[in-house]
Amino acid sequence: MTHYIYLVRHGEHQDAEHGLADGPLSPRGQRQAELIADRLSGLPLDAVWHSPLLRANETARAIAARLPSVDPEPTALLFDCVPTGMTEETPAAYEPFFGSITEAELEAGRAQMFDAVNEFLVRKPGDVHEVLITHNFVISWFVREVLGAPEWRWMTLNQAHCGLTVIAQKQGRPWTLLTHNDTGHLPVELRTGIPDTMPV
Ligand SMILES: O=C(O)[C@@H](CO)OP(=O)(O)O
Repeated sequence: MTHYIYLVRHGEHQDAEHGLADGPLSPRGQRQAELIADRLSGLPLDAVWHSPLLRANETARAIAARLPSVDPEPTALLFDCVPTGMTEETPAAYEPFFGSITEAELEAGRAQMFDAVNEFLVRKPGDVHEVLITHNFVISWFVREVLGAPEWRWMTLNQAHCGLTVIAQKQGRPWTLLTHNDTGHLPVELRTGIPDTMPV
């Protein structure tokens, strides 16, 4: 009996390159969403949850359009957020990132991630397959949590648009990371959203 959580970053949104915070999916984002839908199509999905922001909502709709048995539901627990601020352990190189982020945003992010972990990283009876369509930092936080890594380590993780990260828990065992940012379903030209260029 295993509880699987499939963490999917939303597809690329229009004008992302121009710094707009949210928006409808770009044509590339639509295609990414269709391809992750195909990748997930063989699974007996129990639930699909998504961030309420438009880019995640549209990704969920694109998945539902291809998987008619799926009925995605929004949850504010998957909203985009910044999970923590600078801690004593955070390398100084990350300090500039926090320049424009307020204390209130950091407090809200921490509270949201605490609630999200308590909501989703709990054992449910039987085999469970859940999809969470959310944002880069939220996925980073879940992966960090599963690995038991220091708080600041979420900053060292990135996921591509519609990349697939899978975590799982077998009855009586800890959560494990099965795969991180798997982009095998995406052709090279659709592997967007990662700050560093992959050398291979
Ligand atoms: O703004 C970003 O870089 C990330 C942060 O989580 O968000 P998104 O996945 O929505 O692009």
